[in-house]
This record gives sequence, structure tokens and C-alpha cells, in this order.
Amino acid sequence: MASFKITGDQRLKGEIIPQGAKNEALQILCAVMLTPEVVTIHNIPDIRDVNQLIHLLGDLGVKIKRLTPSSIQFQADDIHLDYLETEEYRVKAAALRGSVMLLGPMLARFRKGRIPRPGGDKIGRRKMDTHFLGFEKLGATFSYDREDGGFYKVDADNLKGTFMLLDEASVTGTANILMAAVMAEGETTIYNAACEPYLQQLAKMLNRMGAKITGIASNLLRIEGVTALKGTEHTILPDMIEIGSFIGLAAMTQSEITIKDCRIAELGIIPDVFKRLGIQMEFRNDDIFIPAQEHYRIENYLDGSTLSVADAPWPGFTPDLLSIVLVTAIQAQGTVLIHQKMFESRLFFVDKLIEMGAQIILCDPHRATVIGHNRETQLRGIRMTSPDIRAGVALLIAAMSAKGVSIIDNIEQIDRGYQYIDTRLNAIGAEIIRL
Ligand SMILES: CC(=O)N[C@H]1[C@@H](OP(=O)(O)OP(=O)(O)OC[C@H]2O[C@@H](n3ccc(=O)[nH]c3=O)[C@H](O)[C@@H]2O)O[C@H](CO)[C@@H](O)[C@@H]1O
Ligand SMILES: C=C(OP(=O)(O)O)C(=O)O
Repeated sequence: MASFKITGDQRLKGEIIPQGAKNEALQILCAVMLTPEVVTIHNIPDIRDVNQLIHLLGDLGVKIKRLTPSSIQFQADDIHLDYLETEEYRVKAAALRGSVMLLGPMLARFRKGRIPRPGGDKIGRRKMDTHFLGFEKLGATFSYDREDGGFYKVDADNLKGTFMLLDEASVTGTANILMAAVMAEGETTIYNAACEPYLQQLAKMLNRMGAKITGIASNLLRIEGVTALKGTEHTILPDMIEIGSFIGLAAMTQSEITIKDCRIAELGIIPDVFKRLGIQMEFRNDDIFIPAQEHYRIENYLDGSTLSVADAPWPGFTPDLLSIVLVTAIQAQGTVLIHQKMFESRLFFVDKLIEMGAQIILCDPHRATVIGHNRETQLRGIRMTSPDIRAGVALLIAAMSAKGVSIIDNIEQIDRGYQYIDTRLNAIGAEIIRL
């Protein structure tokens, strides 16, 4: 288990380039399984989850040629389906959540998919019903062997297009069903589809491969099935969660940071939520400039009542940034209610922030009220453990703003999704040592 030792209270200054988006990369990498032709992907982040998925593709027989550190060529022209039945596959695929999206492409191309219960953050129940209800609608049979350590199997003689109304707008569920439907016979309609930028990017890539998808960016996707897909090139967007994390980090640590090439048009409501916390930012072409700010004041609603920030499926605010908003509010002036609707166990890390001196009331597992210090009291460094990827970065931000030294254990959680975060932040003035 690795740890970070952070000496807090440093002001950062400089430019930072966001990495390619983790959650987009996981979808796009699974899509390479849909064609025997070459698919070239650019801006791939060098992070644990993504590297594990790339290894898994290699084990399945995908030919992998690294062109540059972040550009890779894939060719899935000789897939070893027998590997799906091995113990090694179970162990490796269970190490991350993104591997679940291999099912849709495998079903589309080989009419068979296997996946163990996937890993990912332990942030409450993470059901997969949407995925399998969708596959079943397309004509697949599904079985789940609980005795067998939890192994999902899908098989189909033939996939047939149909209308489906998803039980919820699941991100990986929509990606999975979409990738199965592109090669189903006839027309599929997916209503209540998730439409995060990750999915928009996936659908655009699939269309470049020869798929016929309309309704991209909406919750109503129409797919006209095709018999085969061809190769393509794809560039992953900057990681919007990393961009949001840097905005929060700049505000909390009173740092002047320019976040480069953000693809601002794709960030949806994210900048506005941070602006409502009182954080100033300037869009300079496609960069976001955050000035060093001593004070930032949380807005109230127009009627004077307390602001709340809640997650919702896109174009609502992503749940993956709520931990960052929460930590950022600690040094704001004012009060905000953080409402994490989607996950049940994502707010418990506030205990550590409270131990550091933050004023937070955990109302219930889904809601926490943060009463900002307005920099009248500084957090103090402590030893803590990173429970999940985003809480881990929230704790890192807290530690960087705190007086004294903090240790964060279990930083493998952070490494799942943030590329060389210590090196990149140290380059602009942080003091983080990897132990
Ligand atoms: C690898 C990957 O891409 N992971 C992301 C993906 O996970 P993932 O695809 O696993 O998450 P889902 O979108 O399926 O659902 C997340 C949670 O939200 C709940 N839910 C979902 C939709 C809805 O309309 N109402 C609702 O309550 C689900 O029951 C579940 O508890 O999307 C999540 C939600 O944006 C993000 O936190 C994860 O980072
Ligand atoms: C919850 C997340 O990831 P995963 O779905 O991979 O656990 C996340 O990226 O915040």
C-alpha cells in the first residue's frame, strides 16, 4: 500500500494540462473489440484502471502497438474466446469497473460475453440490472452464478433491434447496450439513455466505424444495425473530473492556476457550479484561468435560501465531482448542502475532514452541510486513508491547504484515475512525496 506525505499550506502557480478522461477511455478501449480492423486511440491517460484494461485486451488476443506514450493502435482480429473461461480472466477483469463494458462488444461480435462481478469504487450498491435487462431485450439470455464467485454470462444466437426504456440512465449500462445494438438486426431505440460526454464520444466513434446512431447527446438513441464495423481513429477528451478537481484545488489553496485546453464547451454545468461557490475563473480561449483568491463566497438561491449542490444524470452535475465541491466549500464564506443522490457511501470520508477541523454536518449518508471557514481557521494535517478515487483527491486537496504534514494511505485509489498527480502538482509548487 503506497502513501502520500503532503506538506500543506503551499501556494501553487502555473499551468497544468488535464489528462485524457478515464471514464471515456474505458468505453473507447472496450469498443476496439467491435472490429477486426485497426483502431488508433489518442490521449489515453496513463492510469491504473486504463492500463489494467489495456492488459486485459492484450490477454484476450488484441494486438497492441504503442505509437507514443498516449497513442496506441489496437487490432482485435484474433480474439481468444477460451480466455474468458479462465481464472486469470476472472481475477483481472474483476479489478476494475470499466471491464464490464467488454460484454456489449463481445455479444455484438461473438454472440457471447463473460464478466466477473466488476470492481471499482466501493461507494454503495452498484447494480448492473440495466445492462442485462437491455441485453435481454436485444434477445440475449443472461445467467448469473452467485455460487461461482459471481460470474455474469450472456449468450445470443441472434441480436434483434427493439425499443427499450432503460430503468435508469446508467452510464456504463448505456455504453454496453449501445455497443451490442450497433450490430443487432434492424432498429433499436434506447430511451432514458445516459448522455454524458463519454457516451457522446463513444457514439461518434462508433459512427466513424460505420455504425448508424442518431440522437447523440440526447436520452433517445436510435440505432440502425449494421453487419460489421471498420477501423477508425479517436482522440479522448480532457478529463472533466480532473478539470473540476483542479478548479477546487486552486480555490482551496489560494493558487493561481491555468488549466490548459479544457474543451470548455464539453464541460456542461461544471464551471457554473464552481462559480456558484464564489470561485472566479476566466475562460482564455480554451484555457481556464483561476486567480489566487483569498475569499470566495457561496451564493444563496434568489429567495435567500441555502444553496445545495446535487448530482444528476447528464446534463446535470456529475456525482464524481461532489466530493471535490464539498472539500472546496470548507474555506468558502457561507454554507452549502451537498446532496449525493446516486451513491450511498460516498460521503463518509467527511469524518476525516472534520478531524482536520472542517465544519461539516453529515445529515445522513446522502447529505452533508458544509459551513465555510472563510479562511478564519486553517485545517490541520493528519494521517488518513483514501476510501475511493474522488474522496482520495478531496483529501489530497484538504491536505494541501492544511497547516502541517498529512499522510494519505491507500493512494492506489487515487492512481486509478489521476495520472502522475504528485509529479504534476509538485511541478507547480506542491510538496507531495510518494512513500
Ligand atoms: C467507469 C465509469 O464510467 N464509472 C462512472 C459510471 O459508473 P456506472 O455506470 O457504474 O454508474 P451508473 O450510471 O450505472 O449509476 C451510478 C449510480 O447512480 C444511480 N443512478 C443512476 C442513474 C439514475 O438515473 N439514477 C440513479 O440513481 C445508480 O443506481 C447507481 O447507484 O457512472 C457513474 C455515475 O455518473 C460515475 O459515478 C462513475 O464514475
Ligand atoms: C466512481 C468512479 O469510478 P469507477 O466507476 O471506476 O469506480 C469515478 O471515476 O469516480
